[in-house]
Amino acid sequence: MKNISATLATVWRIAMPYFRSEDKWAGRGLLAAVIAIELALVAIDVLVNQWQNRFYSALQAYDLDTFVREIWIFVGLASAFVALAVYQLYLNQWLQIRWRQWLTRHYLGEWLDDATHYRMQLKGDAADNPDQRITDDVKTFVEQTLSIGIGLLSSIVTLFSFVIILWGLSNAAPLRIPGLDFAISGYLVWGALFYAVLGTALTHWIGMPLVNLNFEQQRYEADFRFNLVRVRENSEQIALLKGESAERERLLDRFGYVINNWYGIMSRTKRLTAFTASYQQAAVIFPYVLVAPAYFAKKIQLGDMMQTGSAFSSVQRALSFFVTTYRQLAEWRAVVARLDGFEMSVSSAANIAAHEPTIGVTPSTGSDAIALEQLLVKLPNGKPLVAANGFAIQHPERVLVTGPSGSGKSTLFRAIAGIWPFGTGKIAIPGKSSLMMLPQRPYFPIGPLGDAVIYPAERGTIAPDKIKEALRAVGMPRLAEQLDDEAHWNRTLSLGEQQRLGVARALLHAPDYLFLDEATASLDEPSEALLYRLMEEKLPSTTIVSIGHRSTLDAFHTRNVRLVPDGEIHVLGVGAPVRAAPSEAR
Ligand SMILES: Nc1ncnc2c1ncn2[C@@H]1O[C@H](COP(=O)(O)OP(=O)(O)OP(=O)(O)O)[C@@H](O)[C@H]1O
Repeated sequence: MKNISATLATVWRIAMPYFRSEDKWAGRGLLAAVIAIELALVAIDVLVNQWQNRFYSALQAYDLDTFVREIWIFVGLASAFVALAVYQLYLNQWLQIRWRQWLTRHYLGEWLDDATHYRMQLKGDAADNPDQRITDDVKTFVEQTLSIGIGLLSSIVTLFSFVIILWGLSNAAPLRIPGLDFAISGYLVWGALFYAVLGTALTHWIGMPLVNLNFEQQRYEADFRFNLVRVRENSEQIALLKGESAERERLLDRFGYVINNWYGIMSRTKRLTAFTASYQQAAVIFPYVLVAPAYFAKKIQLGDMMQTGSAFSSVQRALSFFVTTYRQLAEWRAVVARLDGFEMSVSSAANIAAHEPTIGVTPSTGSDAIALEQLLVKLPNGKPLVAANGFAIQHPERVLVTGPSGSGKSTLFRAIAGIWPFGTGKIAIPGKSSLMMLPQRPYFPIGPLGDAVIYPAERGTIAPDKIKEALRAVGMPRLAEQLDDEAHWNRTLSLGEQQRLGVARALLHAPDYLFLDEATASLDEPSEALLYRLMEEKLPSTTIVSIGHRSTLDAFHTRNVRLVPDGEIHVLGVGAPVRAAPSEAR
């Protein structure tokens, strides 16, 4: 019970924001229409039930006129039913897509906002495969919530409408048990109630493990898909290393989990279906068995009997809502749990500073230097990695950061970029200044080359002529003529070419601070020198901070800073100038 109320509270928390959002009037209007039609459908059911009594009574009485009239009444009722059912489905689907659209935008916003997606990955917490949660889980949540919610409402209204009918019918011929001198009034209602409660309890008992099995199934399917995507993304490496058979083993291993869990679902579903199918079949004859004594004692007509059968089955169907939707409920609960986990993981990554001390990256005024104060960068597991205190990067100097592999140079850059929360201390960044990080492997979105180069700027914000000029300047004149060509650039260009495009991106954005993390390491030394000279010439007022292992890079920097070991960590030393700063040189 506690579990059910917790699930319902979670559903409320996930579902409500849409109905309070900017799209609330459309959402509420569509929901109201869908509910109104559902109520109208129940009303038609009640009318059809009463019609059955008249129709079968007319049959029993060989009354042709009534028979023909009732046929026409049925045609009217059936036509109204069809029209309402069609529009209910249509409006329901319309509501689904609007709701899903809003929820997807909302989750995308939260996930992508302020590097939350990266922090979630760093924290490695419970929300596996966010892609699946934003696609399949959101879709299933919207579909199932509407279907279950409307189904439940329909069951409640049906129950009340038909209980009244059933009560009246059973009181017309109360059940008399031989030997007892009192009649059980409303016995059909009690019969239906007993039947449904017993069915619900047994269904829950048999089907309970399905909730967890469904949760796991979705996780294993998503894991398998994610691993396939990784193979596709790294197919060149795999082909070069001839890793296909290792991949096949690994993928089949993952798929093994999907299969094993599926067998669990199959066996559970088999038992559940055996029970629910028997239950539903028995429900067909159960009411006739109950009213048979009254009928054969000629206390009721065939019409009453048929109406009773149909009313009983409506009541029993309404009461057995949980029995018939159990599988759907199990899937729905799994999806609710997954979306809940996703929301919690997003908010814990977004509010990481609220739970633990983090590195404070703050805008500074009155200084145009980046200053590191009492900084201690840590690993996600809390182990200290790099320390820096009283260290400043002046504007516009050129700093080369060196140090042993794994000493934490890239992580220090991540901390300065504000995406690495683990650690303590302060990083002051001059307010309103722009920072750009160029990694060794720049990211290019799939699409037109022009858009990929200027990323993350949007199309149209930088003139094509400027992009072409930058591409020529970095030694890629051929690509300058292909700005509109679409490709997966990270796959089709060599790493050296990608690094040239990275530098073109930096030239086009002209940030105040440019951090190059081995961003030219795949080029030969003359090409690297050419790109550094180009940056010196085109970005005279940009502070450049590079990580690099080549001594030839010294020539393009004014200061060399080393990460030196100090016990278990590395400390950022205040390096000596290697040559004059650009402003002094001019
Ligand atoms: N997300 C992460 N989770 C756990 N450990 C990490 C993570 N990112 C980096 N590390 C660890 O932090 C250490 C420093 O990594 P970093 O990439 O900053 O080193 P680096 O000095 O740039 O190395 P290199 O010169 O080889 O590029 C490494 O031991 C690495 O394994």
